[in-house]
Amino acid sequence: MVLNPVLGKLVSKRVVLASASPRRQEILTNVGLRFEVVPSWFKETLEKSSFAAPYEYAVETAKQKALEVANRMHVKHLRTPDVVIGADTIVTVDEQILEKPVDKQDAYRMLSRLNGKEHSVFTGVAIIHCSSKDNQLETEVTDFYEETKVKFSDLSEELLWEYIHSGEPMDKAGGYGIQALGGMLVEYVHGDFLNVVGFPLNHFCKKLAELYYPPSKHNVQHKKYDSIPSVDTFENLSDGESESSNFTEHKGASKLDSSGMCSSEAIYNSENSSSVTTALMVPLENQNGVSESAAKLPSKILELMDGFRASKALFVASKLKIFDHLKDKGPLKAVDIADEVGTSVCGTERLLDACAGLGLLEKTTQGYSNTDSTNTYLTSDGEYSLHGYVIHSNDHLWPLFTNLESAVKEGTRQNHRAFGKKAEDLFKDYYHSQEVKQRFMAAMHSIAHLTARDVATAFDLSRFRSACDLGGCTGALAHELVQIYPNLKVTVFDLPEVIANTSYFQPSGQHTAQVTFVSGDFFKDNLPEADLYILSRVLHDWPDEKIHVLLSKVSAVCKPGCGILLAEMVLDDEKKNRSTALLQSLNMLVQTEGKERSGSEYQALLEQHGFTNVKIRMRGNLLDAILCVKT
Ligand SMILES: O=c1[nH]cc([C@@H]2O[C@H](COP(=O)(O)OP(=O)(O)OP(=O)(O)O)[C@@H](O)[C@H]2O)c(=O)[nH]1
Repeated sequence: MVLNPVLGKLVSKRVVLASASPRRQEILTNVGLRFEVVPSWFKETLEKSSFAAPYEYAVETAKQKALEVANRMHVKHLRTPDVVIGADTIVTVDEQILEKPVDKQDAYRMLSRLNGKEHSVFTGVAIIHCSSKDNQLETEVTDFYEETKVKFSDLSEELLWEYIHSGEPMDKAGGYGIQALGGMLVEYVHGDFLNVVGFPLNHFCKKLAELYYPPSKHNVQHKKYDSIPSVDTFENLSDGESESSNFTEHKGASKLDSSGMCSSEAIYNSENSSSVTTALMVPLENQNGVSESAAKLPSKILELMDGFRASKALFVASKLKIFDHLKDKGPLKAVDIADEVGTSVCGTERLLDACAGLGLLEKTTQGYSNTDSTNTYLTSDGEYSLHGYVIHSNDHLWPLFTNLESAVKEGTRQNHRAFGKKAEDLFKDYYHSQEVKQRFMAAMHSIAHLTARDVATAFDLSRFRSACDLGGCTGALAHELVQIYPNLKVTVFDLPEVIANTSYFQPSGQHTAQVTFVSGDFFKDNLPEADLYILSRVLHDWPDEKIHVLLSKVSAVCKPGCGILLAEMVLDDEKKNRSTALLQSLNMLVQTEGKERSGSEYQALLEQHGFTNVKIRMRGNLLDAILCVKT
C-alpha cells in the first residue's frame, strides 16, 4: 500500500481529530490511522464577507476548530496532543457559501440553488503540530484546501422534498451526502470524491509527505510532491524507522478492490488497518512463467466466515495472559511463552503465529513481542485496557452467541441455554459470586474508560453544575467528566453490590473528590438530585415499558432546564448502515430484553417525558451521544 509510509509517520504520535463528523472519522480509520476524536467547540461563525475567497473561510474555520481543541486539551491538562487535525467543508454556488442546513426549509433553499447547476465543494484542512514549553502550548500550523466540482441533474420538487424527508441533508454541507442517497442527485464529479464527503485524503497524504520528508538532494531532482511519491520513491524516502516498517508489502498476493473483491497485485497487512484484510494468495504467474488472470474471490464473505476464528484466537491469548507476559518480558520464543503459561509448545506456536498474522503481535528472529496497540488495549494494565471486556466476551457473550439461532427463532434471550440458568438466577450469581461480579465490572469499566472522553466531549456540558450517572458502575465516565469540567460534581448511582466493589477501579489525581458514589436501584429508589442525568449503555438493556418507568422517574426529579445525556450506539433510522451497532443489537437480543435504537426512537421516548431539544452526536466509535433538556 504505497501511501502507508506517509501515514506511518503518525503511528507513534498522539493524533487527535478535532471533528465530530463520522465521515471524516471513517475516511481516516479506513486507511489505518489511529487517532482520538475530540470534536471542536469552535462555532462556525466567522464573518464570511471578510474573506477574499470562500476557501480562505473554510481553511480559517478548520484552523480555528483544530486550535480550539489543541488549547482545550492543553489547558485542561488532558495531555497535550502531538498533532491535531481540523477540517471544514463548504459548498459554494453563485458566490454564496452554503454550510449545513439548520432545518428542512433551509435544506430546501440550498438544494434548490444547487439544482441543475455545477457548484464547488471546498474542504479546508489544518494540521497542527503541538508541543509544550514551560507549560505554554506551542503550535505549528500547516493548512491547505481542496476544491471539487459537482454538478446536480435537473431535479423535481417532489424528489427534492423526498430527499429532504429522508433526513440525510441535515448534517451535511450544502444539504446533501454524495456518499449515500445524495449520490443520486449528482450528474458528475470533477476532482477528489472524498473531498466532497468531508476529507481530501489524497491532498492530506501529500501534505504529510511534504512535512515529514522535506526534499532532499535525491528527490529534489523529482517533482516536489505535487504528486504522491511512487512506491520506489517511498522506499528511497524510508528512513528505516520502525513505524514505516509496520506497513508490509508482499508481492504476488491480493488486495481489495472497491467492490470488495480481490484482484492480484499486493497484500496489505498492517496492525493499523481498521479491518483485517484476509490475504488470499493468487499467483501472478504459473509454473511456466505465463501470466494467469487471478480469480476474483469474495474476500468480504471469506473474512466473515473466518471472523470467529480470529475472535477466539484473541480471546484465548488474552485468557492465557500472553500479552501480559510479552509486555513484561518480550520478545520471547514460543517455547518460553509455553513454559510461562503452561501450555504445549506446538499449540502455543500456532496461536502466536495466528496473533502475529492478525497484527496483534510482531514476529522477529528474537521471538514474539506486542505491538503498541496490543500494549495499550490488550494487556490487563494497559492505558485503555480492554482485557476485561475480552474476557467477558469469551466467558459470557460467546456461549450466548452460540445460541443465536434459538434467540432469532424465539425472539428472546438465551441465558438458560448458554448457562443452564434463567437470567434472574444468573443475576443472583452476580450478587453472590465475587469472581462473576468482578469480571462483569472489569468489562463495563474497560468500555466506559475507553469511551469516556468521546462521551464527555460530545457536547459542551460546562453549564451543568451537578450530574448523576445512573448505572455509572465504576465511575469511569464520572472521573473523565470532572477532569474536563472542573466545576462539575458527579454522583455515581448504582446497585449496592456494584458500589461496594468500586474501590479497585478508582484513579488518583486531580478532581477525584468531585465524584461520589451512592447505592440504590434506579427503578425502585429515590434518585439523587442533579442538573444532568446520565444514562450510558443503560437504556439498551431494557424494553420500552421499563424505559418509560425510568424516564418518568428522571422526569419527575428534573427541573426545567435540567438535562439528560444518553450514551448509546445509535442506529440510523432505516437500521441498515452501521454493522457494529446492528451486531450490538443482536448482542442485546441474546442476553437482555433490550435492543439498540435509532435516533428517532430515542427522541420519541424522551419527548414523551417532557425532554425536548434533542441533539444527537454520532461519534461513529463505540458510543454516540444524545443530549436533551426538560422543558
Ligand atoms: O457529500 C457530502 N458533503 C458533506 C458531508 C458532511 O458535511 C459536514 C460538513 O460540515 P463541517 O465541515 O462543518 O463538519 P461537521 O460535521 O460539523 O463536523 P466538525 O466537528 O468537524 O465541525 C461533514 O460532516 C461532512 O462529512 C457529507 O457527509 N457528504
